[in-house]
Amino acid sequence: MESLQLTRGMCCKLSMNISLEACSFRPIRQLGFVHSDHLLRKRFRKLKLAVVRSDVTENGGEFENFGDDLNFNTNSIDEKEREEEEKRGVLLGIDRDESGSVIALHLIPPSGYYETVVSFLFSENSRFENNWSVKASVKSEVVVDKAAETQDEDEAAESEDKDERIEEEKVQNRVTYNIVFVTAEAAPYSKTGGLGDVCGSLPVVLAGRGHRVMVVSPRYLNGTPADKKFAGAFDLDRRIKVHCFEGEQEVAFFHEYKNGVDWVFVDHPSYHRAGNPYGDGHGAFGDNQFRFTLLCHAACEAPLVLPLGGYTYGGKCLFLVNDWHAGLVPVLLASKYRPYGTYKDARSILVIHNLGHQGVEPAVTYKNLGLPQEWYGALEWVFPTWARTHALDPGEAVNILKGAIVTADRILTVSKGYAWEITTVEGGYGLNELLSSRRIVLNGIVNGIDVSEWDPSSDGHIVSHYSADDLSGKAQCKTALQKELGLPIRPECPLIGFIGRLDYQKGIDLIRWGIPELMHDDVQFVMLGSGDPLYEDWMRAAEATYRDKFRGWVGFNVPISHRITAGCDILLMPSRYEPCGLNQLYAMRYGTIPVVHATGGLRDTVENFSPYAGDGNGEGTGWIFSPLAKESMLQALRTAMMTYRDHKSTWEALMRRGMLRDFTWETAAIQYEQVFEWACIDPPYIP
Ligand SMILES: Nc1ncnc2c1ncn2[C@@H]1O[C@H](COP(=O)(O)OP(=O)(O)O[C@H]2O[C@H](CO)[C@@H](O)[C@H](O)[C@H]2O)[C@@H](O)[C@H]1O
Repeated sequence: MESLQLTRGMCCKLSMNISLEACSFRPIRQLGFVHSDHLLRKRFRKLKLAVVRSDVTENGGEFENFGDDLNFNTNSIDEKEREEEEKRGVLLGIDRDESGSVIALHLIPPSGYYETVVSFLFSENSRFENNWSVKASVKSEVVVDKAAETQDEDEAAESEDKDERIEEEKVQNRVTYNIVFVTAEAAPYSKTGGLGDVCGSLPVVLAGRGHRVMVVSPRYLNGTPADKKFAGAFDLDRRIKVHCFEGEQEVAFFHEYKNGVDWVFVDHPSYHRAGNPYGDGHGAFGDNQFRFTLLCHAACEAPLVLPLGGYTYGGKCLFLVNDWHAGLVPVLLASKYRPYGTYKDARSILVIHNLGHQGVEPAVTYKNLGLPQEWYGALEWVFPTWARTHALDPGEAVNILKGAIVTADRILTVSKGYAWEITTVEGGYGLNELLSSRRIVLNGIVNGIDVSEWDPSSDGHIVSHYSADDLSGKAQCKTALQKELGLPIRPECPLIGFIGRLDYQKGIDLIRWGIPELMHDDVQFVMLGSGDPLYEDWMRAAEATYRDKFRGWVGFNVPISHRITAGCDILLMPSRYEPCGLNQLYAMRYGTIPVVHATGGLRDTVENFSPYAGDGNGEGTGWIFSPLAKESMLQALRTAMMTYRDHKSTWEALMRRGMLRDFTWETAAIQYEQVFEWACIDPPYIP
């Protein structure tokens, strides 16, 4: 990938083919060039930019100039001149793909001119046959005005220049992509768990790194105040017809541009009902296959039909397909679009947040999915004999996640440990062999967290702020939490917390078995969660039994989750399996010590405490127990409680080490970009 760098004293000329299918022009608001202001201040002496085109095929032909040369001096820039430049525009760099085609122009467009060029190219493209390309030549010339090289440039200015240059090179050397997240939830619009967190924050970070990012998810309206979250999204007035379930469904698109991201909400009456995205008090919705089939079809159309910020994303994009709900996207790309020449340059990456849910339905439902009949094999799934309901049950089903595994270009999970676990019989949920067969394109990247939302030094949900430098506020958070929960206010008593979905995955049964024994100790315990009614009832009953020690908060409540994270001393996560886990990351950032089962992302992110390591000062950020048994969980908790009571300085060191860990999304985003690059280097898995 080449990129054009404008540096002082450099003079270069470029001439290239721009294949419009492969061309991703970005309006400046979507470039994420936060440094545009200082880039404009750079002392480019003269910049010349011209764009010409010709209606010829790739075999060659004359160039026909349609654009005016833009010449301007940027010497001795003052505010007025800078404003002038903004009007005229600056070409910052060019990205090409491996074949040399331009895939992105990094430019600060001249106001008006930019629209003229781009809308011209796009309107021409729509008039031409698919195999036409518009040829363009971009000349860029930087001429040093020697006279302006004054002697009195001091060292400070030079070093400032150097910093700017490094920063500019960093921006320009980065390859940017058109990224389309497809997800059943994205915070703050919708969230039932970690999927919502990830799809609410990773897109923003990627957009900040210069990518053009769209997130496609349903517009859930459930008749509660939560509906207001969608108030900023407006109807794009683009309707499409989706052919599925033996009929035709009309879906609409709503859009909000926020934090550099195009949030696109697919609208259909089936998303408007009481409950959460997947179900209500009676269990999972019976038509989830239908609802998420609509989402996938709509997500495939969105980059082609939605003029976001004036321009569609086009056919060259990267789909980030999250969990089974989005799993039909790679199947649709392979079966419905590529055979007709669309999305030939697109790639899809399946991100597995939870293999425990695969979107499995009876085989007869295949005809509902809007896929060609001959693609049945991609989704075909046969239950093992032991899992069938009766002797005559052939166990035939369709499995949407399986379809995604066999058609996506690459596969990601949310930690390295989990990437390995899903290739084993124990962790593979029946898909381990398939996943093993794709091991070469399977990677794990640990999730980051939104460090601005989860920051104990500024969190709006907690009573007192604190940081690794000054931990005093944490004690006040604990007191406030005990008060809020109606527990005895006892700073010396260890307070243990649990936050999460009340699900088999989370090891709630272990807590349930362990509580009667644990309640003999001098301890307080608070649980926040909703899900399985069996566990909800048990939490209520435990609260009634252990009035002075136990609180079970049934429900989904984000402010309370922040207050528990800040106010507790210990956070317990006895998950049976945990692809990444976010609560242990939040806990460490808030100086709350995690006690976790040794699995998946928990093992990858929590470092087991070792009191004598690190020159005798101790190392580690929490306790990791194994095997998954009540006894080992209780033993780890008791060691943690003893350390809390009897070794204050050791405890503080544990807190600080956790608080100073880097869990930002930036680290994860860089690794995601590496995977994007690999995805684009390889040809499509299903051409
Ligand atoms: N009752 C409640 N009230 C308020 N907030 C609540 C809550 N119950 C849960 N939450 C919040 O939901 C999120 C849960 O995230 P997790 O990563 O722990 O689990 P989840 O299993 O949903 O996610 C799956 O996807 C994520 C993202 O990849 C993986 O980390 C994880 O391992 C995988 O199982 C946290 O932000 C938590 O605070």
